[in-house]
Amino acid sequence: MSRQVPPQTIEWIVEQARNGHPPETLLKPLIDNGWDEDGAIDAVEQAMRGYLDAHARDSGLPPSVPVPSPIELNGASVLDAGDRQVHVLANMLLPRVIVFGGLLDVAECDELMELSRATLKRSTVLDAETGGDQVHDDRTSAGTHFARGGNALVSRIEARIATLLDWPVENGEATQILRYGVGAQYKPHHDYFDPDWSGSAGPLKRGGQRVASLVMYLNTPERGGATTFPEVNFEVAAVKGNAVFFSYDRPHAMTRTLHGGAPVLAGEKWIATKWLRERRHD
Ligand SMILES: O=C(O)CCC(=O)C(=O)O
Ligand SMILES: [Fe+2]
Repeated sequence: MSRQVPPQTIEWIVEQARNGHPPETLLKPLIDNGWDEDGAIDAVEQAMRGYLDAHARDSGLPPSVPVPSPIELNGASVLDAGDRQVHVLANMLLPRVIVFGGLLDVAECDELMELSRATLKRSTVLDAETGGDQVHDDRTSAGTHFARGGNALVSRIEARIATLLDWPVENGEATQILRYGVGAQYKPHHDYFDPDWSGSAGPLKRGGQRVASLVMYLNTPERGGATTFPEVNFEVAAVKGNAVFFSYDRPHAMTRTLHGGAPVLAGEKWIATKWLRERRHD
């Protein structure tokens, strides 16, 4: 449990930060005043979070919430995902995007495609008003999904993702499999549920907001099919076994997580998408 930080200490920290002192320079004065190091770090974090949340509220923004993130990312090229070592190929702070190499092996990708082939059907998007599923020109893939823990392979991958991203398995939605043929695409969109849409209320009751997405590439399309982040002119090439992760700490465009699946120009593109919620998703 974090220690109660006296209001005058909070005020002092916020005042220092507003005057341009970086938060880490505030630790020493606190320690000199009898705080232990962990307590001082916690006090600075609490004060800054409170200040930023109040500022967000005043600006009409939804509050920021914790999001999944690999522990010990600091410059690491390889991360331990429990049963596998995963490479970090790219790492961006705004939007928060990480490209992983070798999250899945070739046999896992092939098995996911094989298990899905028979049950693929045209993908849908959420209807903004009713919250129902709607076939739409913005999303022309075919898809299916595997319930959490639905088979041994899916459970193994879920456990790997939970370790890699330090986020409970229970907060994950079903794993969604998509196949895009030539010309198929997913036009730029956000993955969070827009709080202003009445259709978001239903999905939000189960586990709260989506806070992160992990798009795993199950094959390498011949041409096209990158995952694009048009606001920042960034695209991730679809390469079998790799994955792109992005998180959004509030359901707002300021996260810059607008993204899409570019049209497949030759061959086909298969992905497995895992969306992660704030809380347990049942
Ligand atoms: O196809 C892609 O690369 C992106 C997929 C996507 O945005 C999603 O599944 O939410
Ligand atoms: Fe998406």
